[in-house]
Amino acid sequence: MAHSLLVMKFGGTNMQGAAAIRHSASLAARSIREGAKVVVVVSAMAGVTNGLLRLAEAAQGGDIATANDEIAAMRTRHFTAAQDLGATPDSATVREIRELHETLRQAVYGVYLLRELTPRSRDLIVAFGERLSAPLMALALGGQGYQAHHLTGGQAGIVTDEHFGNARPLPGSYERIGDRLGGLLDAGITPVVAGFMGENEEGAITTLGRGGTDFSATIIGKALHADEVWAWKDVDGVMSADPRVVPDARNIERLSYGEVMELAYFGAKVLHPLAVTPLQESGIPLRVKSAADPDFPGTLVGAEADGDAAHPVKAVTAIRGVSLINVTGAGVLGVPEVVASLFAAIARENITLLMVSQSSSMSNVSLAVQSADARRTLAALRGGMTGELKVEEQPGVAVLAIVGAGMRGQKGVAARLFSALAGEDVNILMISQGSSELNISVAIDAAEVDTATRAVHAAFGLGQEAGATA
Ligand SMILES: Nc1ncnc2c1ncn2[C@@H]1O[C@H](COP(=O)(O)OP(=O)(O)O)[C@@H](O)[C@H]1O
Ligand SMILES: N[C@@H](CC(=O)OP(=O)(O)O)C(=O)O
Repeated sequence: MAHSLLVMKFGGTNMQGAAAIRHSASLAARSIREGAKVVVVVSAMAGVTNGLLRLAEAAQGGDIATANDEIAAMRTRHFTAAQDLGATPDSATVREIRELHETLRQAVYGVYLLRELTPRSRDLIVAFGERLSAPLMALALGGQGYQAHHLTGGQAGIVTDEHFGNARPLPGSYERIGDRLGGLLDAGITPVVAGFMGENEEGAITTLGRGGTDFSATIIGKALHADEVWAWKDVDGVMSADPRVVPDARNIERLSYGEVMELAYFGAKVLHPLAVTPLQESGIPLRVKSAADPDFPGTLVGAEADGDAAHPVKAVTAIRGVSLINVTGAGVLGVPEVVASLFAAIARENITLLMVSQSSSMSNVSLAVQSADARRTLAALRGGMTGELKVEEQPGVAVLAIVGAGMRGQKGVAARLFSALAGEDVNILMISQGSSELNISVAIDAAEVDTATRAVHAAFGLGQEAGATA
């Protein structure tokens, strides 16, 4: 079916160098040739976001030499890509890359002088990755004969709240994006938007959380009432497990928005957990497609929750780097106010709880959090609570989850999960099932997570061979 408007997202792997960018541009060009208007949304070149975070930390720690070395290596990468895409040394693209790198260097020097890296300054620095790759994509499209114009997230109209590092679009964004990008599209120009970023109402750059370019694309898709949003990846689509862990993981043809959110929340790195939220109301489909095999249909994400009783589980995922926070205190925890103060302290710190469990004697509450949040959680609980409570961290944990709408109301799914784990001698530390019945999650020892994932994947018949005969 011919589409009239598509939003296409290209991730870090699809932007990693001139050849990948040229190929990505050709994928957008294909649809433009078929008559679609296309908005392109790009991530930073692979590895650049992590590099920026590293160099910002180095500058804060007083190591400006390391920070400058990283900037220099990145600069070479951007210049080489521009040159390979045909930019001459005095071209507008090369000038812009030079200016952006100079501003980046100054921002990093500021962090070094102040020895202070605030969430706001970190966002300014980390967003340079996308600001630097957008001109390269516009150049590649130009090289293939298409007029393109690149914009930052803010210039494209994405205005967010003040949550630096994890910002959310404000409702006014949608109309603004429609105006700004609609004008370009009407003039036959392909907008290339730097993903992952927006700006607050004062114009300071904010970022949408790691993997946020997926989210940028769906925000734009909603604003423009796109026919579909396509997220091009280095995998066939959303798979039944992380293919790096489970070699026979299989592409999932259809997923509901709810299933994708559960998958992303429980660690499937393939999409940002909030990516589908802008599409839910309008029902705009999201396709996850393979850049290496563009004719393969990939995964279609839409409103329909096609619960399949024969295949109740669609995927198995895992979150690594988890800590359990155990709160004990005989007699004290049973008091409702104490439990309430515990959650209030967590909420004040804006800490994401992955799992919660309370013993029936009410003398123990266990919380699963990302280990990166453990120190803050301990401090919040110790500071915000009264009574004789002991709060301890148990690091080295992972959360494994099975996801699928078909498990709703199905008996025996949990039993199958537990026997698969028992078969590998995996000890379960904590169990939880969401009320939506879209997932069951268990906390286990992190050292066993890969073995456990493979065993669970096999137990539910999710592998390629099983899929072919199912
Ligand atoms: N269930 C899954 N399905 C597909 N990919 C997954 C899954 N879980 C983890 N991944 C990993 O996610 C990667 C793709 O996500 P990401 O690198 O963020 O994409 P991009 O940067 O191309 O947008 C894959 O290379 C794969 O290793
Ligand atoms: N570059 C950002 C945003 C992003 O979405 O990247 P990718 O599409 O490569 O996962 C990050 O690494 O978080």
